[in-house]
Amino acid sequence: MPEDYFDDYVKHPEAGMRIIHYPQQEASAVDQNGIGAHTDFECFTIVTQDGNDGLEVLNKDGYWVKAKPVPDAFVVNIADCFMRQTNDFFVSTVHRVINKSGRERYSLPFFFGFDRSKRLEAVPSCVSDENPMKYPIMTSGEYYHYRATNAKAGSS
Ligand SMILES: O=C(O)CCC(=O)C(=O)O
Ligand SMILES: [Fe+2]
Repeated sequence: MPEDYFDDYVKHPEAGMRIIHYPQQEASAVDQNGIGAHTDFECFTIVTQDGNDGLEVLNKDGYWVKAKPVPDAFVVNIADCFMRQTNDFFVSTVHRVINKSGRERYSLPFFFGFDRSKRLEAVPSCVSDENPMKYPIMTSGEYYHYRATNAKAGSS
């Protein structure tokens, strides 16, 4: 696959950042409002977190694993548009946030996605007879609309 394959997809990319404050929690982990299990919508998300853990990712065995803060490092999550584009070669990271740190927590997720006018269509090298195309072709904007109108609580 040519290394400039995705250049056209990111001429006018979607990019957004949130600053999230998780107050110190008195409530138990089950009663508190964090962020419920979800996958992010765009291509990938780069998360900066302070020193207080809370972010957890679901591993392939179905266990929640802490994404412990590492000084000067980012967490990178694969998100849904990239999963569709690679026909599940890369799978979105299911994640959630529960602030059990006993302190307030800040995080800054940066969401990076394709131009909304571009068609989400699996790259040819990710499709074969054994691994046929899994997702209907639609533009990133159509998919965004679909997700926004079918939003489940906690989806990003
Ligand atoms: O706070 C975090 O570490 C992650 C936030 C998150 O998953 C999101 O905003 O989609
Ligand atoms: Fe997220």
